Amino acid sequence: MTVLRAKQLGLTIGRSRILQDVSLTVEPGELVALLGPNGAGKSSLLKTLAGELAFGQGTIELFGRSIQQWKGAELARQRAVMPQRVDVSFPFTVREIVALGCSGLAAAERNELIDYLLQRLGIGNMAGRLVPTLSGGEQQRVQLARVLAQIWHTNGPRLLLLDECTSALDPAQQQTVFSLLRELAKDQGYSVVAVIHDLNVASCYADRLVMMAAGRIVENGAANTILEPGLLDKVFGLKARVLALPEGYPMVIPQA
Ligand SMILES: Nc1ncnc2c1ncn2[C@@H]1O[C@H](COP(=O)(O)OP(=O)(O)OP(=O)(O)O)[C@@H](O)[C@H]1O
Repeated sequence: MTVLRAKQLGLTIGRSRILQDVSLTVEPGELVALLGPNGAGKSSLLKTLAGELAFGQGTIELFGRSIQQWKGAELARQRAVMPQRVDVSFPFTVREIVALGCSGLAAAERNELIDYLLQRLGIGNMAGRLVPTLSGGEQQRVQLARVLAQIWHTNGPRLLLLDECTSALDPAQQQTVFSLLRELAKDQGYSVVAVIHDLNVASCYADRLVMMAAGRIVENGAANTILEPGLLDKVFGLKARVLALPEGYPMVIPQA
């Protein structure tokens, strides 16, 4: 079953046309990277797919059913969303924040899941820490743990919508997170749509790259076809070389 099917989406806020004629499908087990310059519409598309922005044109189907037919609590068991920024200013502990994603679990199961996710995300020793005292990269991983916990015990198809979920992470922690996301996609059939700015992270981990510019999808395909000097210049104004690596994916090298 196709997990996500958006057709000809249009979104206007005030007088601004934010999205135009955006169509996107995502299958089970696919990790899709949403790329594009600042202001291209990536977050707006993610929020629209998450049901947070009311679109004016088009249709969205999630797990074979129109988005309007889903009840919030029911959808939350299959689809979890990580926004670009989450600020925790109250003195909650890491465990308390991740527990927000664990509704329906008994205390023992909840604590076991929280400990497991924190350990997988490299913050296993921080469960008792107050979130506002953590570094930006640590806080980002706490939010990711909360989002993963939300759909962890669901059977059947699951969808993660992640907006720059590793933007504050060092390269090794990015690797930890995207290796986990890949594992969830390959082994558990998760579908992942992730806004990613780092072209090489997208190239390394995503099955498919969707390039946006000015509210539209301009290219959609494998990294080998999308990460191409002419397109990078046209879309980003980025002067870069692109090397085909023996690993099977390309690497973008910006020119000094
Ligand atoms: N509520 C709003 N009212 C008016 N314009 C908006 C609103 N929300 C977003 N926009 C505009 O829509 C465009 C797309 O914004 P969006 O946040 O989706 O871009 P993005 O591709 O995620 O950018 P970035 O890479 O900087 O995060 C931008 O020009 C932004 O200023």
